[in-house]
Amino acid sequence: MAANVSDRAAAEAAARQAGVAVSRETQDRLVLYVSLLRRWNPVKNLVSPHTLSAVWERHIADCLQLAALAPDARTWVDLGSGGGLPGLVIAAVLAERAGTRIHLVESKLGKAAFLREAARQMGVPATIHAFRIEGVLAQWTEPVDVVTARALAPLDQLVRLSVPLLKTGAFGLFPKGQDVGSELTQAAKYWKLDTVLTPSVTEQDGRIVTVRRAEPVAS
Ligand SMILES: C[S@@+](CC[C@H](N)C(=O)[O-])C[C@H]1O[C@@H](n2cnc3c(N)ncnc32)[C@H](O)[C@@H]1O
Repeated sequence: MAANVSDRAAAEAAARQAGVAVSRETQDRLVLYVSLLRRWNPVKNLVSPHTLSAVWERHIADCLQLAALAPDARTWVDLGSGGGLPGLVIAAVLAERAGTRIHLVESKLGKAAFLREAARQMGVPATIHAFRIEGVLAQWTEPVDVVTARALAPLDQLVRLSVPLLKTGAFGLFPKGQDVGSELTQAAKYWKLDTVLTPSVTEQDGRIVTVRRAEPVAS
């Protein structure tokens, strides 16, 4: 699919804002993803409809910044992918990074069907798991470099969900809004965390929380 000039310019601007260099093919994949999101949102309720008018900044740049933070990661897992944020946006970037793959975990069957069809049309290295996160990760065996989750749960719960991957060497990339301070305080009641905070490129008070290590606080 060849995108029109203004769509491609929007994709290019989003990538620049996120600090990630992407090819023309990746821009086209992102344009296709946005058109599928727009087409299916009224039926599948993938994102809040009022966010679609600012989709390139609010969703695409916001998710691309995660790909910029882990340029060498090969295997990714995105928890609670919903309509593909950040999973399919990262997958579009991974399509130009050899030997990479992202696994999207989404238990709602309608959304998972959208993810599967969008990934197929985009031609990206994504595998969709239409099951609950807890069950998928309890049986996980493959080495994972990065686990992501956006708008899924507060940080303490994200750590609890992703700890099977964190304890085998993955790091977490969790975008958070202005409540990041209180979420870190709450998480510290349950977890000894090794974290790095990176300012969000799309949200003034937002931070990307990188979790490098998580151990339960001894009770
Ligand atoms: C608020 S939405 C966020 C979706 C997307 N990450 C985003 O940023 O737009 C959370 C998604 O996680 C899914 N979800 C919640 N708990 C889950 C679980 N335990 N296992 C699998 N999916 C789950 C929901 O079905 C929903 O689509």
